Amino acid sequence: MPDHLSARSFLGVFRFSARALELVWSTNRALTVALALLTLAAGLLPAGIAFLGAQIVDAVVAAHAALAADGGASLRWVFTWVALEGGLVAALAGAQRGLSLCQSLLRAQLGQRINVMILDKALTLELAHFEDSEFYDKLTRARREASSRPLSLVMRTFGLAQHAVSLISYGTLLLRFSPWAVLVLLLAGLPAFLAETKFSGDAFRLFRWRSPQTRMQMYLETVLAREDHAKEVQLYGLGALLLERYRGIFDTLYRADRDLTIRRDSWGFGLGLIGTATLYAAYAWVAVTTVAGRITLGQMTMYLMLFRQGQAAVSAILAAIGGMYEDNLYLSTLYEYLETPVAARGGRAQHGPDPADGIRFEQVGFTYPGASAPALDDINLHIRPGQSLALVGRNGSGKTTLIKLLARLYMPERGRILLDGLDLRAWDERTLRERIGVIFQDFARYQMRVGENVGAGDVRHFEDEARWRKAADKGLATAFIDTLPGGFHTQLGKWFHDGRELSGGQWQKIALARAFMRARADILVLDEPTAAMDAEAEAAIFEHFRRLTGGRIAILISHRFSTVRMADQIIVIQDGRIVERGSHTQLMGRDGHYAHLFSLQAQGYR
Ligand SMILES: Nc1ncnc2c1ncn2[C@@H]1O[C@H](COP(=O)(O)OP(=O)(O)OP(=O)(O)O)[C@@H](O)[C@H]1O
Repeated sequence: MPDHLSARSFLGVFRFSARALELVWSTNRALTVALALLTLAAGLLPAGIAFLGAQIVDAVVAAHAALAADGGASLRWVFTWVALEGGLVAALAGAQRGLSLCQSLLRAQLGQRINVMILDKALTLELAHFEDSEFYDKLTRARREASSRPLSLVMRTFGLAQHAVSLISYGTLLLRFSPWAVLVLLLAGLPAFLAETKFSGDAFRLFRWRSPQTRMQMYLETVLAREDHAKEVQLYGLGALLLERYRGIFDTLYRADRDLTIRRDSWGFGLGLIGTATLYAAYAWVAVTTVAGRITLGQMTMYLMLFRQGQAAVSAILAAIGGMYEDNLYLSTLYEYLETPVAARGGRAQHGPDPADGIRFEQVGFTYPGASAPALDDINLHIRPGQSLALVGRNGSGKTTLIKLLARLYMPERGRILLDGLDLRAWDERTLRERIGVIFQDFARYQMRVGENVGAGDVRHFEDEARWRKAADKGLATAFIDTLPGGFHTQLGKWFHDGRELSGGQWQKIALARAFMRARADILVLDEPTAAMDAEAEAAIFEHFRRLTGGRIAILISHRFSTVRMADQIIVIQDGRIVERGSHTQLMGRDGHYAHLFSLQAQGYR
């Protein structure tokens, strides 16, 4: 846990209470008001009941004395007080039931609201955030714990108010017995409270400390129990090994939890005993006073009850404060996540000064966060509209990174990238995204209908069947889609009933179709789009790709030189730098890296 949290003053940690209340209030005002009123009622009624209890005993004693003195007794008062107390008890039960009803309703609404807030925020984040493990921890913590905390905090605040009202009313009645009694009542619970606060802080630190392990646990659950991993887990017999690791993590976490729970409960019990001892000392005091005849039997019953309930109220108040402290700590993770600064999303430009200029990289360099060496260094290139560019290079040479920079998923660290003569940073994000259609190697396979998987390429036409078909034609996907039982409406993926699985090449055709959904995109980027396709399909795709590119820019990453050679311009990247460039013929003439790689592959085909 960072120092700034541990060093905060005790009161400072209550800083989220007002925000939690605001959150609950804005989620449902009527329920919040009902909750407040019921809390007040539930706070006041117990003192009333104790007071009536004393009246009953005294009325009984008086009636009994009257009976002994003159043989006649009126039970009118006894019955009145009994009936009144019965009424108050019923009202208290109603108030408590109402409280729990309001709580359940609010809990559901608030949980949903906070989850939406968390997901909404996730939409504004940059790719780099998701790749940063520390940040990912924040997200996991927020999702796991924080959604129930605001209501809990508010309930505890209300609970605190309720018990405080009770305590004040008990105190008022007890004052008639002795002001010291009130003081004893208040002080008896303090030690238990201090212990509770300390352990709440410890529990939170534990929770924070073990975030990475909890994340690993969740990940192992996914690997062990999800269909997309099942194949490998079975073939390689990974199951037992991973389960063992899963158990190991649990054991470590459990040990820490157990130790804390044992310490928390032992201290709680020991310090709680002080409270009990105080309570019984007070009982003896009240009994002695009654025997001495200074208070009536009815008053004795009332004071005993006030002590007992008063002590329960003090404990409840202290526990509520301890709980609030804990809720506040957890909420701090939610707000830490929600307030993660997000860089401004570029400018507002919809056009560049020179549409005929296309794409330019000027001395672009980029290093991934946390990496020691740059993934790209001093990249210069220029592609005009109507031209195609192929990127070749070994695994890890930086090809995909270059595309990510072009798509503005990351910002270059050095140099700049221009589109139509304007720095990418100045472009309006939506306009930019509309102009670029990218399919990455690891494109998403949505467990949705086939058509929606294509439609995902253009949210405005997500449901447009005519466009699905057109795009699928271009991606050469129509032929196999038509053989599926529901055509474009076939559900994909095993998470759902009747979901179909596709072959690797079929998925790639879907992904290509998705890229072609962007009818308005004039920059089309395919990162190894055809690796899983058969040779015939690949040849057809590229023929199509070339015909389609009139006035557009096509960028292609491929390890297949038969397709690479078709590009107007070929760039060879090595360790993040451009080492060769030119057309196929030029590069073959140069007899360098490209020619070497090309002939290696050509030999394989001979
Ligand atoms: N998200 C990331 N965070 C940190 N480093 C990364 C990330 N993605 C890639 N790298 C590193 O950056 C370098 C370039 O990766 P890149 O994905 O651009 O290679 P590539 O040329 O596309 O490789 P391939 O042919 O295998 O697809 C590699 O060394 C890789 O380890």
